[in-house]
Formats: sequence, structure tokens, C-alpha cells
Amino acid sequence: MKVAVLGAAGGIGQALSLLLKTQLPAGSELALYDVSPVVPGVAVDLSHIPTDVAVSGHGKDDLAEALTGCDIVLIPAGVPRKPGMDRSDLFNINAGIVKNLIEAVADNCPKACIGVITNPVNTTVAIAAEVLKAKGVYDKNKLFGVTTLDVIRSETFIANLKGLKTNEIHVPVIGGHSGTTILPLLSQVDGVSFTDEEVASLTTRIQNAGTEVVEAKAGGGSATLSMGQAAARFCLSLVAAMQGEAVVEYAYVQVDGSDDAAFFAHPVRLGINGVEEILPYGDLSDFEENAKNTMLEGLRGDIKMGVDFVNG
Ligand SMILES: NC(=O)c1ccc[n+]([C@@H]2O[C@H](COP(=O)([O-])OP(=O)(O)OC[C@H]3O[C@@H](n4cnc5c(N)ncnc54)[C@H](O)[C@@H]3O)[C@@H](O)[C@H]2O)c1
Ligand SMILES: O=C(O)C[C@H](O)C(=O)O
Repeated sequence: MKVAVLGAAGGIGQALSLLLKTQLPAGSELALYDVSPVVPGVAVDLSHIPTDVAVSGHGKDDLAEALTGCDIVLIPAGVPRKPGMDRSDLFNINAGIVKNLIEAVADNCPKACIGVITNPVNTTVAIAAEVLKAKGVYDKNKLFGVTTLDVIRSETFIANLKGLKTNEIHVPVIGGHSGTTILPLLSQVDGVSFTDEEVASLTTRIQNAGTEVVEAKAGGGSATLSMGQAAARFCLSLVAAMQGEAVVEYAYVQVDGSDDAAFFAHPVRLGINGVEEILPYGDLSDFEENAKNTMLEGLRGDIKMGVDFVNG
């Protein structure tokens, strides 16, 4: 199994690479790519950890070699938010970064599964899809927006609120990855009940959790460590599925024939070729149905921005 991390010298990239170095199956290869000259040093640093995962570092002119033979490509390359910014404010810089990186993925490992982390995810995933289509290699089952952070945050906040163990809580989170497009389905959390006030305040906290971190870091970036953990969980689930295990994760994927939006986070059964089956997200409470209907237009607009960026 070969996994590439593009943007590996950054805050997420380094945390994610550490977790993959220690948790990928023995015999795996981990290729670290970044435009920052620090990246060879990150690879050397990780290579001293005694696991049977081979690590290589690739500087800015070495993207093709990083990608050749990859099964999974994870992309946290790009700029993070500062206080006062929305994720959409990152579009001007990050759209072009994602476009260029995906072109290289299409040229060097067109059959790889791709996990897009770079914000605004609602839009960058659509950009990735259009670039892959233009290159004639798009497989909707292999392109994911990584929304696992919304799931692990929801699990943590609920466990803390209710005094439960975090591994006892499973929270569906559907929609997109920005503001009100993040929709936790609290009505579907097994074994836990919430008052209407708790539903309203928890939903808002989950939707604003990224901003909570951005403000606490006071100009020093956004979530990196929790995102590293979230992306590692997503990647390790994908690896397990590619090796034949039955795994379900929530991810932002292309959904055909839905009234929601062209891309929408759903529960997804993973398999050897990426998405094996997009599962229904089940019945919504009135609160959730109303929240979904209110945010759909914005999500569709975010997706259109990505399509227009590539196709003009
Ligand atoms: N999907 C999510 O849930 C989620 C969560 C947190 C952050 N993010 C996003 O992830 C991105 C990265 O965040 P971060 O905190 O790691 O930022 P960071 O600034 O710490 O790291 C970004 C890295 O990307 C590198 N980079 C820039 N252009 C590149 C290119 N063309 N090719 C390769 N590498 C390139 C930089 O050199 C840097 O090392 C941001 O857009 C952020 O908003 C997404
Ligand atoms: O909030 C951000 O800008 C980063 C990320 O999308 C998050 O949810 O933490």
C-alpha cells in the first residue's frame, strides 16, 4: 500500500504523517510531498521511528515520483484560516493549489483514491472532480472530501456533555464542511436523548468548532492535530477496506439522483475500489429537515463555484 500526503510539511501534514508512519500496515510506503524545503527533513525525522513503513520525502520538483504507484493520496496542501475569515475566503489561493495537484494525480496515479482536506472542501472536491473529468480519469467512487473531523468532534462534544465514553458514541454528520452545511444528526445518536435546547446548542457548536479552534489559535492557523487524527482515521479505514474489511465512514462524495446536492456527506461503505455503496442517511427530525433545506442552496453554490473555476 502506498500513501502520499501532499502538503506534508504543514500542521496537518506533519501530524497526519506521524500517525500514518506508526499505524499503516507493515510493508506500506508513505510518500511526503510539499513545496516547503522542510519536507525532506520531516521524512528523515519520521524515518527514525521503528515501524515497518518506508518514508520518502519529495520537494517541489519531485511530485511525479511521490505520486507514482500510489493507492491513496491525501491532500492537506494550502493555506488555513485566520480569525475573521470564512473557509470560502481561502478559495482564491487554495483552488489553484488543488487544481494543480489533482492534475498531477491524474497524470501519475489515476487509479488512486483521493482524500481532499484543503478548504473550502465544499468547493475543492468539485474542482478535483472537474479536473479528473477533463483528464478522462474521473472515478466518482475514488474521490472523497474528508469530513471525519466533524464526526470526531461531535462524538467528543456529546460524550463530554453526557458523561459517556467517547467510543460509545457514534454520530452521523451529513451535508458539507462549512458552517450550516455541517449537519449532525443528533436524532440518530443511539442511547442518548437531548432536549430541544441541547440539540440547538450542540448543533451550533459542531458547526462552529473549526472557528473555535481558529480563534483560540489567535492567527496561528486552524485545527491541525485533531485534523491529523481525523484524516488518519479516514485513511486507515480506507486501507482496511482496500484489504477486504467491511468499513463505513462518513465522507463528502458525489451522489447521483439525489435532491440534495451533487456532493453531499453520507455514510459510505468502503471497499477495495473506494466507495462500494453510498448508504442512505435515514429519517431526519423536523429540526434536521429544516436545517438541511435551509443550507442546500448555499452548498449547491459552493459546488458550482468549483465547477466554474475549472470549466470557466
Ligand atoms: N477538511 C477539514 O476538516 C480541514 C480541517 C482543518 C484544516 N483544513 C484545511 O487544510 C489546509 C491545510 O491546513 P494546515 O493547518 O495544515 O496549513 P499549513 O499552512 O500548516 O500547511 C499547509 C502546507 O501546504 C503546503 N503547500 C502550499 N502549497 C502547496 C502546494 N502547491 N503543493 C504542496 N504543498 C503545498 C505548505 O508549504 C504547507 O506546508 C487548509 O486549507 C485548512 O483550511 C481542512
Ligand atoms: O475551520 C477551519 O478553517 C479548518 C477546518 O475546516 C476545521 O473544521 O477545523
